[in-house]
Amino acid sequence: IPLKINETHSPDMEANIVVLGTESVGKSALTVRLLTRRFIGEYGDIESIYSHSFILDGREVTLNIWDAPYSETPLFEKKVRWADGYVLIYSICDRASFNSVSRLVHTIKSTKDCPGADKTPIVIVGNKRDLHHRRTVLSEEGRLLALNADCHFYEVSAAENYHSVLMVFHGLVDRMKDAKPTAKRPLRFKGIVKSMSAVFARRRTDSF
Ligand SMILES: Nc1nc2c(ncn2[C@@H]2O[C@H](COP(=O)(O)OP(=O)(O)OP(=O)(O)O)[C@@H](O)[C@H]2O)c(=O)[nH]1
Repeated sequence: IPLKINETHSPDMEANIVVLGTESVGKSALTVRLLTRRFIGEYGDIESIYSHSFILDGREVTLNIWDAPYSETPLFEKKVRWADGYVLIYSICDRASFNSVSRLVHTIKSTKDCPGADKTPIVIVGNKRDLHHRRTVLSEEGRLLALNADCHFYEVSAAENYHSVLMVFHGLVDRMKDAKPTAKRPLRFKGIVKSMSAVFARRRTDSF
């Protein structure tokens, strides 16, 4: 079932999250880990908005998560208008992906015609922590970038660990709760649930 419309139930909090980063840093792995607690290895070129609900501090939170390839095209501005929060992800083994996150922070904060974009909460994530023997970006560099940009910072392994991935999204929700309301009016995708079965069906097909 690719789409399910749920119009009867409203969560206590609903927010749009855009996951951004260069190719192969683990955007899909991180998103799928949050949604299914699983790591499936290969994800293909899926661009999707997934809806995920959980209870945090006694309140039901629904996140609409846009797993998006990197681009600075007009679609990028659409994402900025839609987003209530960002997960910017790089691989600790890929210096270029780290540099890209650094540029992204600046691009997001300076996007024109979008009031409040500079205040939208951002979490910076260094992924593939399990590949520490191939590390080219120090933890301190990630931490410093986040500190200078007033963002949260996490190092995770989507491959090895569910809990650290969960902390990324909990951290972002905390920041969004504290963020002052702005004039920004994001598009709503309220209640749309994209089934993960597409991801798993694809994998089964690939293995033949
Ligand atoms: N060792 C390790 N591999 C990972 C980790 N996260 C993702 N990968 C691998 O990195 C590759 C890319 O992961 P994806 O999740 O497809 O990356 P992506 O950023 O969505 O890639 P694009 O959609 O091509 O932009 C895959 O082979 C994953 O199995 C991790 O934490 N550790």
